[in-house]
Amino acid sequence: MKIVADENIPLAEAFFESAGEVVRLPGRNLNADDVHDADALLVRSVTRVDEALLAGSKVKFVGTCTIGMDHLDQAYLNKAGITFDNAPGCNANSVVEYVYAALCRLGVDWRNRSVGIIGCGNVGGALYRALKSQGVECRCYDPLLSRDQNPDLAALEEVLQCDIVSMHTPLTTEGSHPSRHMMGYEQLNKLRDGAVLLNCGRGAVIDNQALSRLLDERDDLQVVLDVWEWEPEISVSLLHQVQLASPHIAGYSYDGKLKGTSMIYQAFCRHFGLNEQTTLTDVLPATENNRLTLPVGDVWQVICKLIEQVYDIHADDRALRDMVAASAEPVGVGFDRLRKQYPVRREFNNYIVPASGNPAIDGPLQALGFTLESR
Ligand SMILES: NC(=O)C1=CN([C@@H]2O[C@H](COP(=O)(O)OP(=O)(O)OC[C@H]3O[C@@H](n4cnc5c(N)ncnc54)[C@H](O)[C@@H]3O)[C@@H](O)[C@H]2O)C=CC1
Ligand SMILES: O=C(O)C(=O)[C@H](O)COP(=O)(O)O
Repeated sequence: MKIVADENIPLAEAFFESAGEVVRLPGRNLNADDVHDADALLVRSVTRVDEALLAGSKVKFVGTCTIGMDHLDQAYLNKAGITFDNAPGCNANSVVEYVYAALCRLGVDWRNRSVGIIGCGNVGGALYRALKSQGVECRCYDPLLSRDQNPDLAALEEVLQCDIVSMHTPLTTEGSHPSRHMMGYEQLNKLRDGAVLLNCGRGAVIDNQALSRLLDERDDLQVVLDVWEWEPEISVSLLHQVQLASPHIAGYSYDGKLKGTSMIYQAFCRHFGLNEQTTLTDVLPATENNRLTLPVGDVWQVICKLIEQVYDIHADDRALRDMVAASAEPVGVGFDRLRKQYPVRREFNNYIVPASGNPAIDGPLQALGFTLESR
């Protein structure tokens, strides 16, 4: 069996080699010739999988090692009888940790703010539950959920009145609630004075031109963008207007990426009737330097110092701005390079922190996912 895999899928060989030959290729440039004689295609979000790519090929299974599926032409895949799968929730925790890291970096203590969550599925729902467990007031906009599923559902206008608004919707252009440009100038301008807006879903859910216009007019907002309209060709002027910027890496914890590979391996084995030969625990490495000391300070300082030790979001922001400032390569090339060379980032639960014995400190650290060790 021939398996064509995006070069940025970590450990694809460790999972798939027992089933066939794994051919690695750059996902952004995959073309019909590359996949013509493949039996299975493994992609990430940068490959448009449609008729132009697959017509006339042998491909019978497409797996995307990501949560998002907007790059798959699902209508075509269904029509062509090609099985496809994604990895729901694989990196949800990574995105939640990105949100914490961003808020710490901005000095915004979420514990005494109201938080609006737009899109409350695997990612938004994980953020919602984590915040609620810390006693945070949340309002959620998700027209596809019922109050039984989420008692804090509210109208979009109410959610936009929160101190922090975090966006976690898929990118859709059809259906009853298409998300593309759901945040246009009018909606963005409803954000309250001094609000923090984060987008960790898909870039085009916010009309980036409208956001840029608004930020020309209002200097009270703080904006964090991990995802951008027109990736990888992001707007450099918008980059300069936002407080924190990153090259679509919110979900790039190593744990989340490997979970994505392993979930697609499971789907692949189901499709081809194979027994699984490798599991996530076989390949997930131990975390280096995972014993942390308890920092000195009040609870908020302890939280932010620990988070910064395990995930320095400012380094991601700096790398993107430095790449643009250096002008050594086209922005789109640099954006993809930063993603390809992204350093290993492990999730909070891999780090062991000595318990302080003070529930006011230990409780929040546990809620964030750190592993506490009793004295
Ligand atoms: N920045 C990054 O690295 C990452 C980005 N993502 C993006 O986040 C998206 C969400 O991920 P999950 O929560 O796992 O997906 P999910 O499918 O579990 O949940 C999405 C939620 O959004 C809701 N929704 C759909 N259209 C909406 C609209 N117009 N307004 C409000 N809510 C709407 C759905 O009802 C659903 O509850 C993914 O589709 C992907 O595009 C996911 C992982 C990493
Ligand atoms: O899982 C998703 O959805 C994401 O947004 C991924 O983190 C995107 O990563 P790439 O597939 O673009 O490497």
